[in-house]
Amino acid sequence: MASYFRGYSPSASMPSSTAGASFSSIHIPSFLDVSSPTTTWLCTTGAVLVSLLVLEQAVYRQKKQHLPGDKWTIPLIGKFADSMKPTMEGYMKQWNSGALSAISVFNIFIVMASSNEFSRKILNSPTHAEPCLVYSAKQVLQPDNWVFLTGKVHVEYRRVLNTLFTRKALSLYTGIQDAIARKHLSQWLTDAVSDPSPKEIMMTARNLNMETSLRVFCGNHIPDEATVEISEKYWFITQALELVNFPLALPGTKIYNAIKARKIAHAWLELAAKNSKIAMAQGAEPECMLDEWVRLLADPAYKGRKDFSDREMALVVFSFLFASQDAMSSGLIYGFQHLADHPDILAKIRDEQDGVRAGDVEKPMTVEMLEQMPYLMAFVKESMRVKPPVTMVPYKTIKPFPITNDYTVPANSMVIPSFYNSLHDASVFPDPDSLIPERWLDPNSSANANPKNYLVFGAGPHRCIGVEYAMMNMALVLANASVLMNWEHEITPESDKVQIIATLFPKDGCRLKFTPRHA
Ligand code: HEM
Repeated sequence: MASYFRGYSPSASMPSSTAGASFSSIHIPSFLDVSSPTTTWLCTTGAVLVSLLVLEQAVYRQKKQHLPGDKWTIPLIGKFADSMKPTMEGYMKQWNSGALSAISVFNIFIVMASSNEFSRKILNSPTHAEPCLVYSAKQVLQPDNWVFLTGKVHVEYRRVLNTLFTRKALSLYTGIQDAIARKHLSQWLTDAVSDPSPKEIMMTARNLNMETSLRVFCGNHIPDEATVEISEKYWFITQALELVNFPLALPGTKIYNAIKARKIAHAWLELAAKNSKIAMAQGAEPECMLDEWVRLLADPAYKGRKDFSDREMALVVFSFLFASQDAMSSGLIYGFQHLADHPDILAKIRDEQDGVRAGDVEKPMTVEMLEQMPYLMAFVKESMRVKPPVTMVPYKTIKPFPITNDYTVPANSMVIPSFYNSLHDASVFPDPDSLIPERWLDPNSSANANPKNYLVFGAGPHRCIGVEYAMMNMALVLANASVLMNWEHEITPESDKVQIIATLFPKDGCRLKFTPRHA
């Protein structure tokens, strides 16, 4: 063995060009020279990197323990690729892998809860977990937005905002909602005359929702150009709502574009708050949500805070836009699709409309009229059960959260209550994938006996503040559409597939052909 090496010793015969040269004179690239500072640096860096990668795996496995989920996480990025292009099939696989399961994205440890018990436990444990929304939300909503408040401060702030959704306030909004819905539906019909082929309603329904929201919230305190501009730019915000996004707001990134869009919207909303205060100070009657809020603040009987700056009001209104635009659009688009695919249900809705409106299809909708439409409301509820706009809400643990006897979610993890399995639980909703509004009309049905399963609007201290308004708006638009127009669904191979853009949408954008009902 020794002789073998000896044959390759530096003193062995060398090609003539190097023979006789000393070993030290042979050029060795610095990165191979163990004595060079570069090599030392490279070795150290390599060792540190390897240690970090090993540590990353060890930490992941230590946090995950026995939960279902990958045994190893992809270094640094984890399941980032999956979170960029989420699919229903992927989520279902995850939800069905266990009532609790683990993943990691960019070293954020995530526990997904898919059962009703665990999802509700997370939503109702404010001392252990609080909403964190998606990663980009803080940058888009701004860190001092009220939606990031927690605990007692959140409860108190929300108490003031609840007054914007009372029955009296909702009655003020229905007139605006009705007028805007009719304006848009009429435009849809006009557009269908010039081109009668089926069209995706993805963007047209979003525009309807956006103008409705802006006019309900801001009335005429912003010009028409503002509603158009906000509507157009808002798509950038929707696109930035991925579960985990590229963290830096560098030019060209989705978050950068979303922040730019928010700045435009925020400037208009601040102007609306200012104009509302001026109008109300001049003795105008409340015509929108901001007016109602300003009136309330000036009421001598009011016991809450009175110092809401224009900026703070704009932040609140923006939070409502942020929370409602995608969810309402998803709910409405599936509402149209479900009715087109179930003419029997649409016929029952029309019968109910005829009864309440006494044949007058031009009669503006009121809260009282909506209260006389139980079948329509049951349909809206059922449509969102079958295709819940929001399938999950990210929360984060603020301290170790002993969610079961044998598993504690570590502090600073994401915990994601998911709603889909609760809403499709066959023991509560027999034939769970079928659209059956009647299940909500029988007071003794298992659906009505288990309200805890209806998680479409979440649960606990952060349950959707706009639930009644949202239900009412969807019902109002569909009621008006049902009496004013017919629509046919062009069914494509993608119609029943779901795409996730923050909320759920039919993958083909829902292609409908509209014609007037009473031509
Ligand atoms: C179909 C429409 C809607 C759906 C499906 C929906 C669903 C949800 C869900 C699942 C949550 C999270 C609840 C939780 O963490 O437990 C939520 C929160 C919220 N929603 Fe909605 N929402 C809708 C419409 C609206 C509308 C129209 C508004 C306002 C006008 C609104 C305002 C909010 C706000 C402000 C929160 C946060 C509440 C808090 O943290 O206290 N949402 N919504």
